[in-house]
Amino acid sequence: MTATLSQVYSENLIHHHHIVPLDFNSVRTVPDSHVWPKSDDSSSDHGLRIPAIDLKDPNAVKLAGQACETWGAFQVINHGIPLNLLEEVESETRRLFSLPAETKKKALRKPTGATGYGLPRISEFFPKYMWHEGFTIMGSPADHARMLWPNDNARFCDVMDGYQKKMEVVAEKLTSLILGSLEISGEDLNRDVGSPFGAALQLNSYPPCPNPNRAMGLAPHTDTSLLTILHQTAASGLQIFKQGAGWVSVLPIAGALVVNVGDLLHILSNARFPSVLHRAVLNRDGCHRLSVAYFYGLPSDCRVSPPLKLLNSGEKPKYRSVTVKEYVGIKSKNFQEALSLITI
Ligand SMILES: O=C(O)CCC(=O)C(=O)O
Ligand SMILES: [Fe+2]
Repeated sequence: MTATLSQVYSENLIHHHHIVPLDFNSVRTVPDSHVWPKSDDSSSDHGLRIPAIDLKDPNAVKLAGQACETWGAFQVINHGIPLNLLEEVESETRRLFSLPAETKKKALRKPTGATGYGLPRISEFFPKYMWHEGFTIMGSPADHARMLWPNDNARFCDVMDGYQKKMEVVAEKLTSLILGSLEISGEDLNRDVGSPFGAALQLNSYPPCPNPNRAMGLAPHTDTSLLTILHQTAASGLQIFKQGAGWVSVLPIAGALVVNVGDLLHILSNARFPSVLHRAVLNRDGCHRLSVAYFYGLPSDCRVSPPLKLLNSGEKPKYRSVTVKEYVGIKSKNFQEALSLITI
């Protein structure tokens, strides 16, 4: 039987001190453990913006392909997720992170676990801690939600379940759109019908910081997904790295979702679509910034390699083929070296 994504992540143990977030409400200054060297590239913004694509645009396939190729990311409007659902997700996320630190810790991710409350998984690869707390959901959030709200968790669970169902539909639509631009289809991926497709919902919280210039929200990384679909609140913070331009801010557009290429699509597209390096800097206006990332992947036993149709022209594969499970294991141990470790 195919392992679930949650089982795959459970095999990669994380040390306790890389799981428990700071009690952000209790500190008045940024502790040394959370001070990051000031990077000179943090304000390099050239007014560049990633494209915004209307899913109803007849040219959406071409535009999505171009955006993936040049940016590895785009914003999408007319995606079919109702605005009130995005608002509900946001307000339930805010309700969760507004709980006292002691309550949130009741739903702490286990060292062998993949879901629940805690620091970002990438924390162990950096010498300093991030100004971040997260809550990871794979499937039903009910077990952890009960620990947070013993009698009052139905609304949270309903909203998160409903959102995941709707996001799966949007993710499928976007995947076929993007693959369509390469003239391949979902059937060209080696996924077995019926096996779990490997998705996760990550709620991110960046509490107000006494010195946002010295702390880091979420350090630069690429996502292990095929695609990530992000809902960010009105407060800005997300930046993507563009070769030749540096860090480019992704300014929130009300109701739009941010789509970014993950490592699996990078491999599948034979590096035509770059898995985009991104980070979250802290909001300078003292806002409590939230974001909700839906990571859309492939079943854990699925073999990932560029489909033959893509290599017809004689192009050589750049990566050896790996199963999703194998790649998640390589990424968990080697972080940003993972792609170079499977390069042919
Ligand atoms: O909060 C953001 O804008 C980025 C979140 C992100 O990159 C992630 O959850 O992987
Ligand atoms: Fe990310």
